[in-house]
Amino acid sequence: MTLLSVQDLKLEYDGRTILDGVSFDLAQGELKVIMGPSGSGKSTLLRCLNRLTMPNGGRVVFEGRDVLGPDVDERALRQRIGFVFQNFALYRHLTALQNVTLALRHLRRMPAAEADERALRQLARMDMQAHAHKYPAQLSGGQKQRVAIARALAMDPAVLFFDEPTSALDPLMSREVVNILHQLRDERVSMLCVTHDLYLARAAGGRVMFLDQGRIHAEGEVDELFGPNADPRIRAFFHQELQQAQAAQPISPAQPISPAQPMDGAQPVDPSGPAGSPER
Ligand SMILES: Nc1ncnc2c1ncn2[C@@H]1O[C@H](COP(=O)(O)OP(=O)(O)OP(=O)(O)O)[C@@H](O)[C@H]1O
Repeated sequence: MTLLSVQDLKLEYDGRTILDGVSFDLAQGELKVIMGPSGSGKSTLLRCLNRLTMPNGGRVVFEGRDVLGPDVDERALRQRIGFVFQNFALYRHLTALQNVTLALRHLRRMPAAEADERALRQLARMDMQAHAHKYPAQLSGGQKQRVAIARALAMDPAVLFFDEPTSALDPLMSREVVNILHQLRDERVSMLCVTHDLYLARAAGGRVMFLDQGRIHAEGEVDELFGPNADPRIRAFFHQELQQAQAAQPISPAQPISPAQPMDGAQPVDPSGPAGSPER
């Protein structure tokens, strides 16, 4: 069943085309990954889907309702769409538990005991129950991102949007987040994930839409898109990202950050790959 349908979305800023007729569907329980060069419009696309930015044209239908119409309850819409940001957006003077309960108490007007119970359940789902009473400064980057995901899930959204969830993390911390995405995918949580991270795209296992100059240039499985027959734009993106990932220090030779079918000049890949063996 289609959860989100995006049709011919267009956006211009100052006469410059940012989104140029983007169309795609997200089915219930599906994970789609959006990749593409810097400035290609990935984050803007996400923002248009929950009205943080209003596009100039096109249609967005979410749970059967027109998101861009005049009578939309934006607060209700944003409760149905959980957003996870690259920099976690946690309140540093609140504990992990309090960060998760805050929105439940204020937006949902949930009684404290019920909010605590629900928040602890989501922290446990993220394997963070032992850290519930720690402040963000006492947590690693990967743990902070898991708290942010628990907070989004606690609102019981219909879909989770991730905007570069691993880009503020080192490779080891990124892996924790990738494993969570993998877990959520197995639980059939609907997700849309913007990322530059090839490892995440492959390990999370969703279909990838490759955005270029505001258009969906190609769509497919990671290995198909970034395989030996990739077109020059995707090839250029792949090589640039691979170089950056390698410069950022790969984790171990047994778990490289690259898709399964290397292009010319790319590093060979462990065929057992992280997608088949998520760490928990
Ligand atoms: N509020 C704005 N006003 C003017 N231009 C904007 C605004 N927001 C984004 N843009 C432009 O829109 C284009 C797409 O930006 P966007 O952040 O969506 O790209 P991106 O693909 O997410 O890039 P990155 O991977 O670097 O995060 C960029 O050229 C950016 O400068």
